[in-house]
Amino acid sequence: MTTTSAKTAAPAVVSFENVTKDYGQVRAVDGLTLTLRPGETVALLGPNGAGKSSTLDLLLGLRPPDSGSVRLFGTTPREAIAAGRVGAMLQSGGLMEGVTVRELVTLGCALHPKAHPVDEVLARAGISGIADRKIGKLSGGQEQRVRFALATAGSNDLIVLDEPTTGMDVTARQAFWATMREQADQGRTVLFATHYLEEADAIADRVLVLDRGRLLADGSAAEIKARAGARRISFDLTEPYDEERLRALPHLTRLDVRGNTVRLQSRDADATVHALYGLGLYPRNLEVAGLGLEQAFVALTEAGADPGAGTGTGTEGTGAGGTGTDGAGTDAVAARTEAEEAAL
Ligand SMILES: Nc1ncnc2c1ncn2[C@@H]1O[C@H](COP(=O)(O)OP(=O)(O)OP(=O)(O)O)[C@@H](O)[C@H]1O
Repeated sequence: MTTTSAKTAAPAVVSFENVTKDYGQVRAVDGLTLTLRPGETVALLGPNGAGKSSTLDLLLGLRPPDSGSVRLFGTTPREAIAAGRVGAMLQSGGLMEGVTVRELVTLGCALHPKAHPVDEVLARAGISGIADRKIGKLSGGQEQRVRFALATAGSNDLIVLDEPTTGMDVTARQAFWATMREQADQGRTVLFATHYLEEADAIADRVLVLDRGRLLADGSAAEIKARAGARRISFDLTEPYDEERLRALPHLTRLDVRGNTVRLQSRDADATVHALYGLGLYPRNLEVAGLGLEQAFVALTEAGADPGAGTGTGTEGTGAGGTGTDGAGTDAVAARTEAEEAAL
């Protein structure tokens, strides 16, 4: 990976200028402005329907924007792809079922202006052992590996991946990301959409959070976590307590009580802990920690989804397009879903 200053000085690999895309009444991409630079590994996050796939479709020229401009390497997506500068691995689009893995990868290499040797491509994707198998007989994870092979059939300056590791086992995932790291280390830009936040945290040096077609946050994983503003507090209570009084603790954004164990999120952990002692309680095994990327993501997208609801996850500060809210947050505590509980 290149240094931040080198990236800033380098010409844009991807440039979106105020791009909008509508599907009938649905605005899938809403005034998106974005620049990606050489050597960046960028994760594109967002809840279902946030506009991630639409953004990648626009980037690859698969659909035209309704307004704004999309440029790759200073040219149109079509020209950049024809010049062999872009490799892509998308969710959609079936593979030819009647041919073997080797035949399909050979075709992919033949079509690439700067192709790698077929055996090298097969080996990198971990599919040499199934090279003679028909595509129609592959498992879902094996098909993903073939898509990966096709995306890396030649030397590309930009690699675009839409949920690339879905269906891959642990070994395949690790091998996949090791290869992507190598690609980024060689100065290539890697852009991937994912729902696996741990992958974004571990792999990406830049994280983009999309919500309803807009850029909600743009920064390193550490910046995104800090931007969500809250901290996690957990402790055990051995004496009887009143859950309603816990719910009324100041600066609370989430509360999860399971037996004696209490987990909460607070915008001011010091004040919350102080008030906890003020209730005459003696928390045991008290731990205070920053949010993980997953919790930060939930907090940010919740705030973006309902700016009036006041989840209390202030988002003022870094990044673009913040929709910070600063409400009391107790309604949001009561209204949280099971999935969000899991993120606590
Ligand atoms: N071809 C289409 N026709 C009509 N609406 C569409 C079309 N493609 C996407 N949409 C809508 O545009 C919005 C954005 O969809 P998109 O697939 O880009 O989201 P996403 O972030 O990739 O979602 P997911 O995480 O579920 O894959 C959604 O509301 C979706 O229903």
